[in-house]
Amino acid sequence: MQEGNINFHTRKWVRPEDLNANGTLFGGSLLRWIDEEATIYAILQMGNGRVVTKLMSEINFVSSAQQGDLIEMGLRAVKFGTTSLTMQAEVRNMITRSSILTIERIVFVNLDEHGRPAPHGYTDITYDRDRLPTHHLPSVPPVP
Ligand SMILES: CCCCCCCCCCCCCCCC(=O)SCCNC(=O)CCNC(=O)[C@H](O)C(C)(C)COP(=O)(O)OP(=O)(O)OC[C@H]1O[C@@H](n2cnc3c(N)ncnc32)[C@H](O)[C@@H]1OP(=O)(O)O
Repeated sequence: MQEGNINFHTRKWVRPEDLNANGTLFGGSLLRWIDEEATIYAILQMGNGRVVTKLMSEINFVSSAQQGDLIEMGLRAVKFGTTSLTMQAEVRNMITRSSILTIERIVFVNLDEHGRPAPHGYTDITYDRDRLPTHHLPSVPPVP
């Protein structure tokens, strides 16, 4: 994974219900947390609540976490396309900073009110909340 200013925001405490049969952090829990975190990041960057996950590239489970560990999730936008945003993700141990998981590419697509890809109009990262949508969206009918 490319070195750089990845921002670690959300922290989690590994609870008993997050463990697998080996007593280590269940990968499914980790992916659910990352997907949610990445969705919020995509909304903040593309300024639209209507975004979908298009692709997750290879997921590297680098090391495991144990019950009681504190972990943190980091994301960084690496490419602004016309309708898409590509980001990298890393989860690491908050105390030791050792890597737990990396994902090279997560691609989100910005959608219009009909659920079709739409230009988001942005070319660079915002570190503020200036693109945050301010109202709830009506539900979108599925694209035929
Ligand atoms: C009070 C405040 C309220 C605020 C408000 C909050 C609202 C809070 C809402 C929460 C929101 C929850 C959201 C949860 C996130 C899910 O859970 S999403 C669920 C899982 N994902 C899906 O169901 C998506 C299913 N797929 C699709 O619908 C279609 O494939 C898509 C995404 C519409 C794209 O269709 P498509 O025909 O591939 O479109 P196409 O125009 O060819 O490509 C679009 C872009 O994707 C890129 N792309 C396409 N395929 C690939 C690929 N294989 N690899 C890389 N890039 C690709 C293209 O290059 C293009 O990018 P640009 O060059 O324009 O930048």
